[in-house]
Amino acid sequence: MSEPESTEVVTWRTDSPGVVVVTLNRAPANALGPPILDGLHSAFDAAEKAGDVKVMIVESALPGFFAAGADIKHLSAIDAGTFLAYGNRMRSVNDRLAAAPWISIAAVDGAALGGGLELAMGCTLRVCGHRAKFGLPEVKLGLIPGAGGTQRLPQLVGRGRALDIMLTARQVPADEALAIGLVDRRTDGDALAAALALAAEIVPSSLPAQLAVRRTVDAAFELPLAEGIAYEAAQEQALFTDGEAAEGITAFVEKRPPNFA
Ligand SMILES: CCCCCCCCCCCCC[C@H](O)CC(=O)SCCNC(=O)CCNC(=O)[C@H](O)C(C)(C)COP(=O)(O)OP(=O)(O)OC[C@H]1O[C@@H](n2cnc3c(N)ncnc32)[C@H](O)[C@@H]1OP(=O)(O)O
Repeated sequence: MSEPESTEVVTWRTDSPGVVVVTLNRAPANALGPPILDGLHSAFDAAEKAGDVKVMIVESALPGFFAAGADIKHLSAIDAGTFLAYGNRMRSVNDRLAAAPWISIAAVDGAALGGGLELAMGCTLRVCGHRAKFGLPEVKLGLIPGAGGTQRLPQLVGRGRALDIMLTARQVPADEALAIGLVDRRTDGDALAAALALAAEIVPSSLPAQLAVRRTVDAAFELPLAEGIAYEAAQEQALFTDGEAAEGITAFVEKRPPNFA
């Protein structure tokens, strides 16, 4: 992914070896209609084709907005079949991010509401600036967070806080988002810069091992404890026999940085 590439409202570029920045730019609020959904899938296709992406950062070019959710203006003009089709498209974006063969970071400097927060929660990690605000206000529209929000928010902040946020449709400011675990890093500066700094902490380690960590953490929410520990053990064994552990262990003994793929 060396040269900047783009669709109508989503661009992507390689910032540094292994680090890709995907930028949303659909005025006025990055409403998640078909142009952005299709653009995100195109960016994922390009990253998979490149085969060298270790961290993908998703950010916004629009001041004050990360993404304001599904395109409400379109919602009033579509039938149930179209609603389902585009809901599936939105869910597929978040599910693809959550299982992608790279670590993803949402860099949020503005409003991440509804589907916008669901997009950020599809990412592995979240970084925000002090102006960021988060929420799942769908009940104000007579809807529910339908792109993974009711499933992923409780995993991040717990059942009670998730219900508080969704039932009140309130906005969560940056400081509270950090305090409750909705975001992983908060900065007084630029969210993208903070996300790039986090990416620089991630890139030197083994991506296969990091993806295995993400899989086993996700399994902890799906499996009984004993089965989860067995799954973790199987992941560990596979990394030891077929992964990059030999290089990591040898590098430590030889007192040099590991040279992972
Ligand atoms: C065929 C196409 C189909 C596309 C639809 C697909 C539907 C699939 C649904 C199934 C899956 C569900 C997924 C998800 O859970 C559902 C949702 O996300 S519902 C939406 C939730 N989001 C919101 O409710 C936020 C709405 N926005 C706001 O509350 C405010 O705009 C704000 C973000 C708090 C900012 O407020 P202000 O600073 O005052 O700015 P404005 O309100 O004036 O907004 C500026 C400008 O942007 C437009 N805009 C804002 N949000 C949206 C939006 N979500 N969709 C469309 N347009 C939006 C706003 O209208 C203003 O535009 P202008 O009037 O200036 O033209």
